Amino acid sequence: MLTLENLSFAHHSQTPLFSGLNASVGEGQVLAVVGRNGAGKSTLLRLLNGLLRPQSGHVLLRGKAIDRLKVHEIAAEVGTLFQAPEQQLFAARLSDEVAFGPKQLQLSAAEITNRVDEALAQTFLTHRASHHPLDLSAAERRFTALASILAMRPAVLLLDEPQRGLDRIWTERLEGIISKERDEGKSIVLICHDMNFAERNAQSVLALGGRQPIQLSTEDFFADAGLLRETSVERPMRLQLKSLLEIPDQAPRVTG
Ligand SMILES: Nc1ncnc2c1ncn2[C@@H]1O[C@H](COP(=O)(O)OP(=O)(O)OP(=O)(O)O)[C@@H](O)[C@H]1O
Repeated sequence: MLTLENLSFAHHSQTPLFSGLNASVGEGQVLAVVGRNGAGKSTLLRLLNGLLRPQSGHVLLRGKAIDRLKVHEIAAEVGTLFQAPEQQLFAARLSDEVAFGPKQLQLSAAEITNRVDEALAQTFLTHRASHHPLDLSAAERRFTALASILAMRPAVLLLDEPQRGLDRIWTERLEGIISKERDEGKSIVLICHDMNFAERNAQSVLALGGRQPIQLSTEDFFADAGLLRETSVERPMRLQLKSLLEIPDQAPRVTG
């Protein structure tokens, strides 16, 4: 679905943030992009949705270079939840906010209503439909931005730190949405500093900020202590505990 081929990028004339970056995320898969602050995760997200162009290499969507697509074609296929989603909100009513994208697709009024209702239900916001987005809690605002994206029914979801600052209930709701979208065949790219969240939700990891960008299965990535050190990433708590419990008992045996 989404393929990154030998991608290189530098902001202005700075040294390249990354080069020779190869990765892919297929239908029904979640890719977590991890790495220290400043490693280039959010920059990569902007390359994936066509806001930035690579110095060399390609981002391919269904095999087609994304920079050959028109803005409305990208918007229909790729939904982006940015780090500060409240900056994405502008309508006075939550339902209008969520309807904005589908209206640009020139769907029938019935289809727009259907999509808005479904997206609001999926994000637990039906009872908030007539509220002003800025009157909502931070979690509800983030889910409003998510609902706006889901209502477009894009094939690719790019989520920049979607779990940041959410409590347990909203985190579980978010994980439910990610898992449902994945099961429906969406390709999901998740930028994430929370390795527990990444390990629970992603099948593969793209690590930035090390000697070379590298994509591995989630299991292989978190098993590679050298790579975790190199990219300043912590092993998820579940795997730390698992290793501890598997340590053989080194206590001297008492004999006689
Ligand atoms: N528009 C820009 N112009 C110049 N440099 C930029 C621009 N945007 C980001 N940078 C720089 O590029 C580097 C990567 O930034 P980016 O935000 O992509 O990293 P990140 O991995 O997402 O960081 P964090 O985890 O802190 O969000 C940083 O050094 C940043 O200062």
